[in-house]
Amino acid sequence: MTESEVKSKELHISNIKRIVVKVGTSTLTHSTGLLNLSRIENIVRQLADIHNRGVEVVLVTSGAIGAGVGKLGLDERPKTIPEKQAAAAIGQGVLLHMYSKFFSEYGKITGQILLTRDDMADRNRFLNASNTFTALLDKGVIPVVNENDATVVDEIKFGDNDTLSAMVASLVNADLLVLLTDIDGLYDSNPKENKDAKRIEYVGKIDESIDHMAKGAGSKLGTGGMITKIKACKIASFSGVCTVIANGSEDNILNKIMDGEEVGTFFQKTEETLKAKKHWMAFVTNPTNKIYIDDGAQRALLENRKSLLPAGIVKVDGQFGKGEVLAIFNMNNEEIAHGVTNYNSTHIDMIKGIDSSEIERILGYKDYDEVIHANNLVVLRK
Ligand SMILES: Nc1ncnc2c1ncn2[C@@H]1O[C@H](COP(=O)(O)OP(=O)(O)O)[C@@H](O)[C@H]1O
Ligand SMILES: N[C@@H](CCC(=O)OP(=O)(O)O)C(=O)O
Repeated sequence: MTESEVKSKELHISNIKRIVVKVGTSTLTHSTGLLNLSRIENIVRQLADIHNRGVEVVLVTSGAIGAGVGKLGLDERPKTIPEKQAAAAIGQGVLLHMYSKFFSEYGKITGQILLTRDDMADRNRFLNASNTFTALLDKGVIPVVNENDATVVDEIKFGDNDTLSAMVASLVNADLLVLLTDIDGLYDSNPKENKDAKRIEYVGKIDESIDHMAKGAGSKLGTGGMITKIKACKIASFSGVCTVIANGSEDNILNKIMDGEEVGTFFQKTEETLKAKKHWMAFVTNPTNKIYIDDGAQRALLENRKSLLPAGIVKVDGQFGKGEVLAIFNMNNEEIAHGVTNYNSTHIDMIKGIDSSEIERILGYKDYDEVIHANNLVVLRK
């Protein structure tokens, strides 16, 4: 690490007021798939201690399915979706009971929040969830978050708790996201496959070289491995949150991070962070409705940061109303931006390819020249 990297990390850590800590399945469970109770108790003690320092804490925890398997006395994790969901329904209760028991031993109150991607995709539900977190944190409560595994279906799934935790970190405007896993941080290649792999201490910018280092899960219990963690770091980084990936089984790891010790991998936030609303459009929503635009419009959006006019729209895919978030694709079928539409799908279909001066003649009204205004548009690739 260079001197300036050390300084910028120290400065950030010393000013932390709110952290989100995500504990992965690989940290919470034994290789049998059952819960590692002493590990959980140890992490809770450290979190309570950090809370005592005056730092607000949100815990994002995996382990519902593992806890359900244990309670039911099954030999292995179930394979079918309904059985996994049943295990999660049983296990989530067990998990929360355990957290609230361990936390209350240190005088802390917990509140459970179970989320699906849908809770974040709808702007009102997103703001509502944000208010709930704020109310809990204001009361000194430690929110304990997981995906709502018992009922979630693929379409509205986060799928892995790394992504979920990054979105929660963004939702609560955390200063730091900590991803606790079964390895000491990001290595330049997967240490489970390459014994000479070296740990990266500091990442200033998450570029392609970082993407290439990250590979999938190291155990059959974990979901996504380093790939989903790097994706989570990017989401966090764009919303102004730094991330540390560290080993959940290392002694006193959370206190070490809070003391600025050199552990794990530290990911700096981007200099130019997306404002909350643009961040929501970029990462929190998962738009299923699409519009396709031509090369000229692509240049206007990507290079000149202009609004999207009807003239550049080639095709509409999906049925949607005005005010919804759309995914914008180029003609090579690459997703390039997200944005909030001023017109519904039927009307865009009628005005696509024409000059904005013709909108009123065709639709009988004109609210805007732009189909998507630059202020309501977020570019996903350069
Ligand atoms: N470049 C890398 N550096 C570190 N770990 C990596 C890398 N690429 C892949 N991995 C794997 O990612 C695993 C951690 O992810 P995962 O098993 O999903 O844990 P969790 O349950 O904590 O989310 C590590 O055990 C390791 O095998
Ligand atoms: N929500 C699921 C866990 C999701 C998941 O496996 O995440 P992780 O292993 O932390 O990457 C559960 O509670 O079992």
